[in-house]
Formats: sequence, structure tokens, C-alpha cells
Amino acid sequence: MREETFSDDDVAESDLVTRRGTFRAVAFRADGHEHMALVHGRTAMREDVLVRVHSECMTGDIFGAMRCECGDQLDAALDRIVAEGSGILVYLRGHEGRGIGLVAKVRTHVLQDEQGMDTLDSATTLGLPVDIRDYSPAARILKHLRVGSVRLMSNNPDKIEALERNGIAVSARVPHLARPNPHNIGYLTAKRDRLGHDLPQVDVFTSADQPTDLPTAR
Ligand SMILES: Nc1nc2c(ncn2[C@@H]2O[C@H](COP(=O)(O)OP(=O)(O)OP(=O)(O)O)[C@@H](O)[C@H]2O)c(=O)[nH]1
Repeated sequence: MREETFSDDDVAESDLVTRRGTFRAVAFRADGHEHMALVHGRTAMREDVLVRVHSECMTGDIFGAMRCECGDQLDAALDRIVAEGSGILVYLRGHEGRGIGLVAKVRTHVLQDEQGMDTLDSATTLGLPVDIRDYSPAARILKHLRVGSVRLMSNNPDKIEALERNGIAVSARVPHLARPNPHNIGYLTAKRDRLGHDLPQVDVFTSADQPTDLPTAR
């Protein structure tokens, strides 16, 4: 049975002024990883708090890689939280490559680039799982922050189910779509067709009437 709360030793927080605005930056130690929650505005004891639970992706989040949409989603989540005036971004370490780690993820990229495999087959061909992310640290963090219920920015039904299984009430899913590009359309298509993510923008990528209100890859 995992602990539900954090000891004082495992939490530290400060204000964090960013280009977008001021957040409360709350750092956590959990299960051998260090995570961060960026809290904007009033969220404690509130219902329907706008939340993004974001899986670490060094290539996309830090370096702006266009082969996935992670960086765009990170930016869009922070923009939306600030635009609404309140919300929380939980940044989860240990989730790199859907839990297989950075070296393994880059190995999957080699198979994708050289053999045309998708994001699932490139993992299983290496004998690796497709998704072994643990969302219990995110649930513990949201409980620590005393949110009532959350509106979750995600296209992944499994993420909602995992948070609810860990005791977080998800009052709504907020679609979190990024504009496809030629480098990530295969990734998005595999997530839609094989992982069950709700990604309607894949359908219109090749049509003339592309949506105009989606964040563009950096
Ligand atoms: N194994 C593997 N992981 C990848 C690849 N590209 C991105 N990732 C990882 O995928 C994770 C993000 O998961 P996604 O499946 O894209 O999206 P999600 O978080 O489940 O769903 P959303 O909430 O809708 O964003 C990050 O940890 C990335 O590091 C890849 O080609 N192979």
C-alpha cells in the first residue's frame, strides 16, 4: 500500500515567476523520482480545477522535438491555465517514453526512423512495454494540493481512468489537441488507432479545412 500523503521532508515550495505569470512551484519526492506541480491562482478546496498531468518528454518538452506533440501540449496547458486564471500542471518524472526511459525511447526512435515502425511496434520489438506509467504520484500530489475535482486536459481515456482509480474525481475531460505536422502525424495516428486516444485533428490534417485554433509545433 503506497503512502497517500507526503512528509515535510519530501515537499518544498516557492513562488515561481515565469514568462506567462506567477505560479506556486511545489516540488515532491515520490517513489524515487522528483516531480513538480505548478499551481496558478486559487485551486485548494475547489471543484472542476483545470489540470494537466504531463508525462516527462525531454525531447519534446525541452528541445521542441516535432516527432511528438508533447512540447506543444505543455505550452498550451500553461497558456490555458493562465488564461483561465487558475489551474495546476503536474509534471511527472519517471514517465519518459511512457515509462521505459530516455535511452529506450531513443532506441524506439531508431526503429521508427530506419524501419518505419510506429510508436507501439518499435517498443515491443525491443521487448519493451508500450505504456508502464504510474499515475499514483499524480494522484497523491493532487490530494496534497487539496483539489476537489479536476477538469483534465488530455486526449487519453486511460489517464482519466488511472486518476480515478487512484482517488481523483475527474469531472470533465478537456480535449488537448495540438496541430499535427508531417513529423508527428504517424505518432498521432498510432495513438488514435492503436491506443484509443481521442485525436480528431488527425482526420483533418490532410484536408483543406485544417483547424486554425490549435497550437503549432515549435
Ligand atoms: N516509447 C515512446 N514514448 C514516446 C515516444 N514519443 C513520445 N513518447 C512519450 O510519450 C509520453 C506522452 O504520452 P502520449 O502517449 O504522447 O500522451 P498521453 O500523455 O498519454 O496523453 P495526453 O494526455 O493526451 O497527452 C511522454 O512521456 C513521451 O516521452 C515514442 O516514440 N516512443
